[in-house]
Amino acid sequence: MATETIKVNSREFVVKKYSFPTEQIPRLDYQDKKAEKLIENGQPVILTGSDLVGSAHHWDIGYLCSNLGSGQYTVYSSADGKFKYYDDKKLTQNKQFKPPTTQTDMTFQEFAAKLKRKDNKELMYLQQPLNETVGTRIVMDFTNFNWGWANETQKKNHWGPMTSNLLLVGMEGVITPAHYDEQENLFAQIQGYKRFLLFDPSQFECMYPYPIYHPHDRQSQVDFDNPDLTKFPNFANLKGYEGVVGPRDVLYLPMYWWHQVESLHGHGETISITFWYKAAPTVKVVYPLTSGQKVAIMRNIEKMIAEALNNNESMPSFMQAMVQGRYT
Ligand SMILES: CC[C@@H](CC(=O)C(=O)O)C(=O)O
Ligand SMILES: [Zn+2]
Repeated sequence: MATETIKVNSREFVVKKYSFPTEQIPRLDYQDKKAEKLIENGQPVILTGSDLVGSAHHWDIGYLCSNLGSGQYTVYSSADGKFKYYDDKKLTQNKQFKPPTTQTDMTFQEFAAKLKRKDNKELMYLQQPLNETVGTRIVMDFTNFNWGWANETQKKNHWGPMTSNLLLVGMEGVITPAHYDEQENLFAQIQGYKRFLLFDPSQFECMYPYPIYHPHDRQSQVDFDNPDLTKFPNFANLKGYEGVVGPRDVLYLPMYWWHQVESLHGHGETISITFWYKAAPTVKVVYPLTSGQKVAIMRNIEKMIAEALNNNESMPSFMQAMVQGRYT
């Protein structure tokens, strides 16, 4: 895999080199009017100075070990370092599906002990919603997040309720392959550095997501390291954005925007917290539709057809019959 060295804020990072061009994600002070405008317009921006999780800036593996309590945490392991999400509620309809990662529940202390081992054959990624099992100091840190700003941003942009804060603790080199989420996201980086590759929802045609009934729904089928341009020809037209988030940075990651996330080498484990919010209600349809709205329409139609046919095997021929020679 080819690599390249990029420079971010006088720091150098060695990153994987891909076939598609990227532009830089804007990086602005959180109080800059331009930043507020970007969020209002559903455009990504890396925000500095918000201290959204300022009360957690001292979180490191040792502190979390001492203060996260003895609750069980979900830890994924992957031989190739890629952690493609899969919906285990869809496994029953897809008997032949082989999960690309293994999932183990363990205490944070067990996870920390594994991080220290030198004979790990697989990369590990802890991903766990913060819940009431955490210790009192974590609760205090959580309470002291900059909720004033978060709530003001939520309100100003008419987002729905916050649904979860996912704690992410990854080994250097872990990769979350390209996917999109159906929620607005304020992504707070606490330790380590993560490279985000972002793609506008209008790039849907280049990303070839799995069918909606597949466990990898919302994930791209394309292997960025070795794209099959026969099967996925439009991937050759992909254009993206990229940026590196470090400690104290917050990335506004708009709903329906594709993203791949790479924990960079040389700066230790990455610790992040997501702030996911339900979408703002569509009060009035305004034309032209946004590319995110078009993805939502496609998803709803695909869902309705899958439910009506009640037979996933017949979806490909049905969908092709609908468009082949008529819209192609
Ligand atoms: C869920 C893991 C991923 C983040 C992400 O996809 C999101 O916050 O939506 C990452 O940081 O590796
Ligand atoms: Zn995501």
